[in-house]
Amino acid sequence: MQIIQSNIANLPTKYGNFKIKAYKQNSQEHLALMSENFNPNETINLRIHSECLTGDVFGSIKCDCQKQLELAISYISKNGGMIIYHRQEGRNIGLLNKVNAYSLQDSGKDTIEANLALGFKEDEREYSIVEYILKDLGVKKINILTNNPSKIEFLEKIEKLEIVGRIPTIVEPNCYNKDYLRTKKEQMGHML
Ligand SMILES: Nc1nc2c(ncn2[C@@H]2O[C@H](COP(=O)(O)OP(=O)(O)OP(=O)(O)O)[C@@H](O)[C@H]2O)c(=O)[nH]1
Ligand SMILES: [Zn+2]
Repeated sequence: MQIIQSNIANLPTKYGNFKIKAYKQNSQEHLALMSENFNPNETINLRIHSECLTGDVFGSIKCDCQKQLELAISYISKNGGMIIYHRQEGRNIGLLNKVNAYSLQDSGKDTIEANLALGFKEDEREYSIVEYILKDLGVKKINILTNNPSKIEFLEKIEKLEIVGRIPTIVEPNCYNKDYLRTKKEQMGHML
């Protein structure tokens, strides 16, 4: 696996001061944001946030991504830890395909049916870069901020990494995302 790493830099944000490091794997560039007091010998509060440009940047309320990201950054700036911004947009089908999936959803398909209709699996993400980043930064114990059992399943497979606990990232549903959240809960096993 060919991975290029940046140096570590300071990143002051409206939530507090972070350290930032970038990792490039093939054409995908990922980020690790560490709280100021980040100490890999302690249990690290970890959010693996899957990129969602429409939610994270434009505030789309068709999904719960932006609220989850805000919740995670606030929690981690207060309690310490790190965010891995995992740039596998649209469950790794890419932005253009995600917009096509949204178009199919406008005609009645749910989030899974739309992916399948475009010739993808319901979830195309893979997490090898996450394992690489955790090892690079010396993380040994984590509290994971997620509702997604497949992220936990992946983390459980990493040697010498202990999952101490899970912190739910539950967001109040709205009329635009309630069906999406129901599909995630009932068909993708999310703990909502
Ligand atoms: N293909 C596709 N991707 C979507 C859709 N809605 C959101 N996404 C992407 O799904 C990813 C987020 O996945 P979610 O299922 O919301 O949550 P998760 O990351 O699996 O789990 P949590 O850790 O609990 O947030 C982001 O990459 C979004 O861009 C959709 O309808 N179709
Ligand atoms: Zn989203």
